[in-house]
This record gives sequence, C-alpha cells and structure tokens, in this order.
Amino acid sequence: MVATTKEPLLEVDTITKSFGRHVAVSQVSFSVPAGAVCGFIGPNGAGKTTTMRIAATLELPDRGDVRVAGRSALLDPRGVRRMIGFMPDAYGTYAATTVAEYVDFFARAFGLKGKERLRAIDSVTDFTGLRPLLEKPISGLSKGMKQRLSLAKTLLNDPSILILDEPASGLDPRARVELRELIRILADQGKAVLVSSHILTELSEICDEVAVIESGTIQATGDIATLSAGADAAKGMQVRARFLTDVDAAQRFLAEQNFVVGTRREREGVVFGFKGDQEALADLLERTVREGLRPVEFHGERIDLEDLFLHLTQGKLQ
Ligand SMILES: Nc1ncnc2c1ncn2[C@@H]1O[C@H](COP(=O)(O)OP(=O)(O)OP(=O)(O)O)[C@@H](O)[C@H]1O
Repeated sequence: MVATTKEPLLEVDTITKSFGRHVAVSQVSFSVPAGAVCGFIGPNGAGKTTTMRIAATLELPDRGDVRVAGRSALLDPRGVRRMIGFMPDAYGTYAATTVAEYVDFFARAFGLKGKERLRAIDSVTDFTGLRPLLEKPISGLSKGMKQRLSLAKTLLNDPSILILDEPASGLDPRARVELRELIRILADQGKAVLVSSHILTELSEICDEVAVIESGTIQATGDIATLSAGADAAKGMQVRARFLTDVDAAQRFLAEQNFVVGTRREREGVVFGFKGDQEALADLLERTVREGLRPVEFHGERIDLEDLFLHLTQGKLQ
C-alpha cells in the first residue's frame, strides 16, 4: 500500500486479472487518499490500463476488490461509479460534433437536468478553459484541447476520485505543464487522483506518491524522495570532493571509510562511489573535517528520475 496516514479514498486491494492464460495484473494493491495525486508508473504493457479499468468498474477482477470511500466496487458498482471519473487513454472521435454538443451530450448521459446541467457545463468548461471554443467542431481542436475536453467530460458529475489514463501522452511541453496544473488544482480541491504514465519524469512534480508497476506486479510504492533515497542506498551515488590539504591523504582516508566504494583522483579532487544514505554522507563529511582534511567541496549527485525508474523496473518484455 502507498504509505499514508490519511484515510484512503481509493483502495485497490490485491487485484488479479488474466486474459486467457496471460496474467495482466497480479495481486496489485495501493491506495490514494483524498487530496493526493498518485502516479501510476510503468512501461508499456505493464498492467496500468487493466488496473485502472478495474478501479473504474469497467472490468471485473478475477480476485481482489476495489474500495471507494470504503464501498466495495464488486458489491456496489453503481454506487462506486457515481464517485469516479475515468478518463481513458483513447476516446471515441466525434469529429462533426462541437465542443458544446459533446459536453451537453455527456451531461445528459450523467442524468443532469435543467439548471444543474447548465451549471455543471459552465463549471467544467471554465475550469478547462474551453469556454471560448464551445462552438468549435472537435475535429478542429489541438491534441491538448482534446485532452482538456476529455477532462471536462470526466469532471461533469463532480467525482471525488479521478482516474486518468496517460492524459499527458502526445501533448507538447506547454500542454503538459497546463494539464499538470489542472490536475494539481483538482487534488487541492480534495479529490483523489490516480494518473498513469510510462515515464516517471512526466509526473514527478505533481505526484505525492507513486506506484510503480511492471509485468503486472507492483515493484514499489511511496513518495519519490523516499524511493530515490532507497535507490541511492542500493545503487550508490557519486560524490565529488575537494580538499585544501594533501589529496593523496584524503583519497587514502576515504578509501577506508564505510559505504565508500572505489575512489579516484579527478583534477584537484577525489571522486568516489557511496552506498549510504544522506545521513551516512553527512557523517562522512564530519569525519573528514575531524581528520583535518579541510573539505571545500563535497557534493553527492543523487540518482535522477530516469535512473530511479530504471532501478525500480527491470525492463522485462511484456
Ligand atoms: N482485453 C485484453 N485481452 C487480452 N490481453 C489484454 C487485454 N487487455 C490487456 N491485455 C494484456 O494485458 C497486459 C497489460 O495491458 P495494459 O493495457 O493493462 O498495460 P498498460 O500498462 O496500460 O500498457 P500501455 O502503457 O502500453 O498502455 C498486456 O500484456 C496486454 O497485452
């Protein structure tokens, strides 16, 4: 489970689903509290869409359950559906339809009537910035605007949980940033947001937590800082250090210290691998000072997000 002290609004509880003999997801568990964005990260074919479709009650799991505010999706799919907004990775084209017609159609499909429907349409088209484009045919919208339209439709019934399947895929950098901002606002309104991507960097700035999936099984859950720290400790980080005293003496001293793996001279300094956490690194810096080595530079390069993703997944074909 994603570690959190808050009550989960969405709980995916040990779900397993096979298609024929192929196990698409196996014992997948994680949870998302209200007000949080959880990134669901995994390479192509990892099981993200299958998990999200089950969470959105569009598919039944073979085993396990999904609970929304404590309600079981298996026992009460209609009740759960009312609380969930699902934005699929691909949606039907309604090329000849205008933005206004499209939103109105879905508002009616959600059973919204009269003033309530008009209020909901105003609210979602304002939020997504689509109001100036209401009379435009969908065929004339950019990919970014189409994604906003899909999000607008998903928000019509004001769901407390949002499940967004690869919403940023195919968007240009500006549209990505704008979409991220909208997602953050929605979480700040108290919604629980589950958002998938096959790249960690795309979501790292807005996610409170991530769940990493590969080959149908969860590889890691938690916040990115904790996962990065764990990966640093396991994989090691590279530290660059410069000393005012004799560099050879500094290199000899470092080579004998705990967590230090491999030292080499580089320009006036020493570069070494370090397999400890930030605390252990701070201790090492303190020891170099006590030793009289007079450090003037001591810089640990932490694992970057691309490396973290590669560390958490094994790149299995799926
Ligand atoms: N309806 C289906 N019938 C047969 N196999 C399926 C079906 N849906 C998914 N699969 C298989 O289940 C596995 C998981 O697919 P899923 O679409 O959930 O992955 P994903 O992580 O969303 O991938 P992508 O990033 O490529 O969208 C894949 O091997 C896929 O081929």
